[in-house]
Amino acid sequence: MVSSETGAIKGRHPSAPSSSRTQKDTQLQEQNRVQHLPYIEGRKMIGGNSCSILAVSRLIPGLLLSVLCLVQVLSAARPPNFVLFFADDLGFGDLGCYGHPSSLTSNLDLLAAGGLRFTDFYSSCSVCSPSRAALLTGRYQTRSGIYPGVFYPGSRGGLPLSEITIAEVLKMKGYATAIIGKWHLGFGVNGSFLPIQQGFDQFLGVPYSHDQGPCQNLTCFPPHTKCFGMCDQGNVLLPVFLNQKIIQQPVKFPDLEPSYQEFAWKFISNSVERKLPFFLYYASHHTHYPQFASGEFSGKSLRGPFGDALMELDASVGWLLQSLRNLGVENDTLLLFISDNGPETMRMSRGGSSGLLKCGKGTTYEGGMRVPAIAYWPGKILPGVTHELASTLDILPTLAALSEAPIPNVTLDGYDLSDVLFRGGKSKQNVMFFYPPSPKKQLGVFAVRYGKYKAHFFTQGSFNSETTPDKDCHVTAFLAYHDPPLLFDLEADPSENYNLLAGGMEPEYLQILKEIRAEKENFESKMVFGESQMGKGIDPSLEPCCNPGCFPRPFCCHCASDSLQQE
Ligand SMILES: O=[N+]([O-])c1ccc(OS(=O)(=O)O)cc1
Ligand SMILES: [Ca+2]
Repeated sequence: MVSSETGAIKGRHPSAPSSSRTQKDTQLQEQNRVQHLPYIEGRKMIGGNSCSILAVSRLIPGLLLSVLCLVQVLSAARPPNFVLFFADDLGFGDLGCYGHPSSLTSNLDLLAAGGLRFTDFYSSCSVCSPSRAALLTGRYQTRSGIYPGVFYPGSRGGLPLSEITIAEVLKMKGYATAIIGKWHLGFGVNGSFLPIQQGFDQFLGVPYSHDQGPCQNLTCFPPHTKCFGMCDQGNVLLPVFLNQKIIQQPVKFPDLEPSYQEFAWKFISNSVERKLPFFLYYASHHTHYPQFASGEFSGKSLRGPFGDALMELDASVGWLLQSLRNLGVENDTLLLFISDNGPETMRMSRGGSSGLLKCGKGTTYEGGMRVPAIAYWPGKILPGVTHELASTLDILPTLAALSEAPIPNVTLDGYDLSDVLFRGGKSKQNVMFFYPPSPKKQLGVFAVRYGKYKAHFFTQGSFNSETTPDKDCHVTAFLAYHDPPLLFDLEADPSENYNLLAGGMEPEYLQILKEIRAEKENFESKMVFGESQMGKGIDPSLEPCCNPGCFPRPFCCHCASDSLQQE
């Protein structure tokens, strides 16, 4: 039961197992046993230790055995740490290192200069919940049923507990796991869909999007600048959770990021102290509407409130990097920075920019789906820029490979990016499928990226992409079927301006189209849509309230204590 928290809350111990994981843990362990791989139960290594096998064999003299064991211990690389920073509604064109002329993002620009910057990295959806589901499971959101649209505070559904997340995969290798910020994968009855049920030892953040509560009376920028706009009037005041309990309702936006940093520091330093590899999923609220920032960044940017929020996001990345450095684990940590979907251009100067890409959030044009992405790991990743095709679907397979964790025994849609990250190699994927936020099995995918080409079989505008000069982006651009599809060469025409088939079908393009259709048919014939979680509907009584049973809801859900203190 979610209840009011009046006193200090002790965070869960980072290595404490979650009882709800038992079934999935068993599945992964069983799978691992079959593959005769070593697996970790708690912190104890079982099997796979050649040193003990050699010792048992009694064939090798003592001194030689010691040397062999020492060599093995020294060469057995500790699993790397992972920090996955996920920005919200940050467009392809919003960072300095992606060409924005006035954004102040020096930390991210430095990260890109010292790491690998992707030019062709995609999110699996142009809105939040499906995008996050795919990131955490390595599977298209249609499989897990995260459609249509996004979760609401009173949604009955959530990311099914049967889905295996990155956090659960890494728990199998003894990782400490934590999520900070925006979850947006369901709350459910008594918080049954919270991150703690999906492999995360700790959670500090908001269970949904921070505009999904009445925000106009809240302060977004200190000392007293009210939040801009109306947000969602009928919902409870926005809660902040520590693990499964509300510690603040309504949220105090300007305090949020400093408290997230305090939490991150405790989590990382505790993991380092305990010699546990760690996975920190930092799901930032920035730069989603309504923008907010702490005093340090208020009024400091050249882009107004959006720029201030972006500056705070950028500073958080810099702060994380410095923390890893200070704790001596920078060289043992892969830091990933990705955005969840394209910019909400309807917010005009308070929304992001997709740069030269077409449209933004809510659409399957490039501006909705292609996102900034940077991978940083000094000594491991050679600095540079890659044009290889990659996506959020690849993160789970990549982290599983790097940690040598067992891959879940389910259909995965992504690939291990190690060759791209560490060896300047090719991506294992040549194709990316684009579902709209409200996919339908009978319509199939809206667009297909195939090498440098992209074919649109359906197009549709979105209210999120309003106010752009291009009318194709607007909500009035109704669903349109294209036969033949619109075909673009994204290398020559990233803005999707010039349909290659406009003047007829040249043989070269006929062949490309044939290959694209074959890929699409093959993919769609195998795609199994999971039961729609959004289809389970909304029950306002499920909205998280720190004052259960209070009246009149939703506004009585106001905590007696409003401290973000974590212990
Ligand atoms: O419908 N909403 O309430 C809604 C939709 C999208 C949204 O943005 S997203 O980044 O969370 O997809 C926030 C709220
Ligand atoms: Ca988003």
